[in-house]
Amino acid sequence: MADVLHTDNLSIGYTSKAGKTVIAKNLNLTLPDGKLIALIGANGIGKSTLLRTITGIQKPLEGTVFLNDKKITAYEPLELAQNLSVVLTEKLPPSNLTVFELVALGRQPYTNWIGTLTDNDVEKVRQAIELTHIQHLSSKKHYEISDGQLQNVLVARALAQDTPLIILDEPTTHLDLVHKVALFKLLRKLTHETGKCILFSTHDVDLAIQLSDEMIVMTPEKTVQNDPCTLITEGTFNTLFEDEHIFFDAEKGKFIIK
Ligand SMILES: Nc1ncnc2c1ncn2[C@@H]1O[C@H](COP(=O)(O)OP(=O)(O)OP(=O)(O)O)[C@@H](O)[C@H]1O
Repeated sequence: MADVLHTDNLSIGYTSKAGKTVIAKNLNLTLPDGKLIALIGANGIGKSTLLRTITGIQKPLEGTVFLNDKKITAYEPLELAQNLSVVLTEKLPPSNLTVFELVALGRQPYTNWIGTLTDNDVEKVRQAIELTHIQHLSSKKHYEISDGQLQNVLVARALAQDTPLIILDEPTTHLDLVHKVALFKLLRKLTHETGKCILFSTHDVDLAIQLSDEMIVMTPEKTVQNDPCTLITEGTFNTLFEDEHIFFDAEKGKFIIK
């Protein structure tokens, strides 16, 4: 199995007049085809910073990100959009778009300059809408739907973009438990059936342990990547939160309140 993305000694963080702030360093991560990978860590640990850096939106402090063995900085915007779809947590710019039109924006890397959709494009948009169960919202304006519904719409847009790698920053934040599980299962099904790799950040650690193939765990000391069972055996989740009120029960595979 090939890796759609890997990092080589990546350091992430911020540069200001006061100097460099390193958020995490020496990251050698691999995102294999066909896997659902959860990125977890406490608030402020650096998950969004990592996602912005590996998608080429933010410059690394050091090291390199390779997408299909080519430096991500060497991609032209159109070629990048055909290989990588990204849903970050930023608000949408004001517009009058319907849900269908918003999902159809995912086809932009493939359409001509006036954005005419071919039958194939319309079919991809329709499939993405059906997979995410948002058919009933299709003709609503995007500002007429709830935050949770919008999250599914943005996932649909990423699916319509039909790229080998999809990166989602906290796609389940506004979803209730039923919709969280449904989205996790959909993402897992997609990775296994289509060979795409999906990396997503989440605070739903228990669900991620149950439903992801691999996890990237960020702690103040280090960032590790492995399958959930190995991470449990290695005691990685005990180091996730420095808090006397909760502990990780390795047998149950979840956090318990003391
Ligand atoms: N533009 C910025 N300039 C400087 N520091 C920043 C900037 N954006 C974020 N940070 C800092 O980088 C660190 C990591 O932030 P980041 O948003 O990546 O964390 P996170 O793990 O995604 O957090 P959360 O789970 O709360 O969303 C934080 O200490 C934050 O204050």
